[in-house]
Amino acid sequence: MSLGFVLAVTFSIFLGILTYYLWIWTYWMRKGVKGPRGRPFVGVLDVLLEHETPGLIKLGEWTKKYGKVYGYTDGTQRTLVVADPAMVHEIFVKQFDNFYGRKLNPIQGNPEKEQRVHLLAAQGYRWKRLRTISSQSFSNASLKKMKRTVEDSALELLRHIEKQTAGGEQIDMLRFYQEYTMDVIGRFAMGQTDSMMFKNPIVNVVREIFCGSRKNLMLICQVFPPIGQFIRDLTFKFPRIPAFKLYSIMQDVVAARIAQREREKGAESGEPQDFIDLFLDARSDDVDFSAEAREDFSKRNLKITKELSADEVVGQCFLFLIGGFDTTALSLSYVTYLLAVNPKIQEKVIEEIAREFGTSEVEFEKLGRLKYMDCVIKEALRLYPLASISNSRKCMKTTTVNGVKIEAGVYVQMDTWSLHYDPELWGEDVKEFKPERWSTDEPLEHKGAYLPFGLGPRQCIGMRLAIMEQKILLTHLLKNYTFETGNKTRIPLKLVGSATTSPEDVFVHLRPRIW
Ligand code: HEM
Repeated sequence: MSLGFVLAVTFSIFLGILTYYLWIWTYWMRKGVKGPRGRPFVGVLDVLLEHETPGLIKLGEWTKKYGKVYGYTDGTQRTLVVADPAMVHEIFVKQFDNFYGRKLNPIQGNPEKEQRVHLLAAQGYRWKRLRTISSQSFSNASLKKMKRTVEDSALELLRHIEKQTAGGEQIDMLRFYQEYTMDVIGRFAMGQTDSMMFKNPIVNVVREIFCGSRKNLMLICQVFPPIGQFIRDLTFKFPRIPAFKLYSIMQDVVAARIAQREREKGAESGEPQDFIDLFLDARSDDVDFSAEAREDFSKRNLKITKELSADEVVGQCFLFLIGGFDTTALSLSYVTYLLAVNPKIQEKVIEEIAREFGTSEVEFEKLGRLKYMDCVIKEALRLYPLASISNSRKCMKTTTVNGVKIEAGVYVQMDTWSLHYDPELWGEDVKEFKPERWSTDEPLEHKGAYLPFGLGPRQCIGMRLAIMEQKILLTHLLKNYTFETGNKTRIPLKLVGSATTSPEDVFVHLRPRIW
């Protein structure tokens, strides 16, 4: 082989790669769609991954500049940003059949091929099977059973708070809430039998997943997807990255439970004790998912099996642990901050708790009566839609949405922060914390305007558990304490994060109350 030939081949490959990246980068320019361009190869990805200035808030600045629909490229992905509620509703609900995939980073694996895929990443019929099986975990009957464990963790947290605040110190409630949500989800998804609050080493592993900046890793994986896949395969073998470390811990936990169930085979099988049991009950060694991810939803009569592969059992437990830890702790932190800086609203919540529960037990059936607390949680999530990164879809079939043509393969990212802060949708007092705006029973005028838990068939599956956890803990906390700002409380909060949007800390005083 001559040197000339080798050079010609090398040059052709280089030219091919360059053309591909330029084709991606110029995609929206060629379509005549406005938007920030960034730089070739990366597009605006580096800006979006900035931990110190959350990318999802950055979208709002671009929405102001380019309008409610615009496009950008991030690595090899072409993304259309939407802040128009009618279009959001069309994509999430009416045209779900054309938008049933989600936007993923290549390090999360290829949802069409990956064996370890979980509900958040899955698409097509595979998603439908995983969703059908997982939904049982959050039925009314399951939540009612979970309530006792949730309350046990809430009371344990109160004991820790009592000790830590005895000297009148301000405490960072975000850290305390993370211990609480980890304790709850650890008991449902990790086989933990008792409270491990403030002594669970896994909290730090999970914290690292959310709190650390993963900018460089994500940048490399999204700009060069084959490298993302390579790192994924490698780290499953040598788990160094926190998410993979946790996955490997979860594998051991599930393997231990399988062994325990084998040992106890023959004994009367009781009801599932937690998510692991529930998923293992659906386990089957011959689940064939090879074509499932690519199936669209037009074949309505396709039968859905209710079986999971062993990898999928681990994947679901892992996802529930991740999903259940950070989001709920953040939501509690934002509520706490907003109540501390709005004492009159806090007083109303306390009055409602006194009226509904007094000194009596916090019963599951009565949680629904805490209507004002519901409004407070909803309004906090309007002002701080902490998980808006998940409000994305992949266009699976070229279609037109409200006059905008969207081609198969394009991703759609909803600009949740702009929707939640749009004065045309919420009124001129949009920046105010006003729980009363939720006190009407009327449905929202603009159906796609409010997305703290997403919308449509892929809406957050853990929403009811998240709300129950918050209501139980807030009830116990506000029966005993009042949240007050102190010299360490940051007003306004400093927000960070590239996955979820988090306050850096939420220091408050907890003043003991005499009931
Ligand atoms: C305040 C707490 C929470 C917030 C704000 C939140 C937010 C969200 C959002 C915005 C989505 C995307 C929905 C969509 O694409 O339409 C989502 C999906 C999801 N969430 Fe949550 N979440 C919370 C708590 C939880 C909990 C406690 C769990 C589980 C224990 C959980 C598990 C999931 C799962 C599995 C999905 C993917 C659903 C699917 O694709 O079918 N989340 N969540």
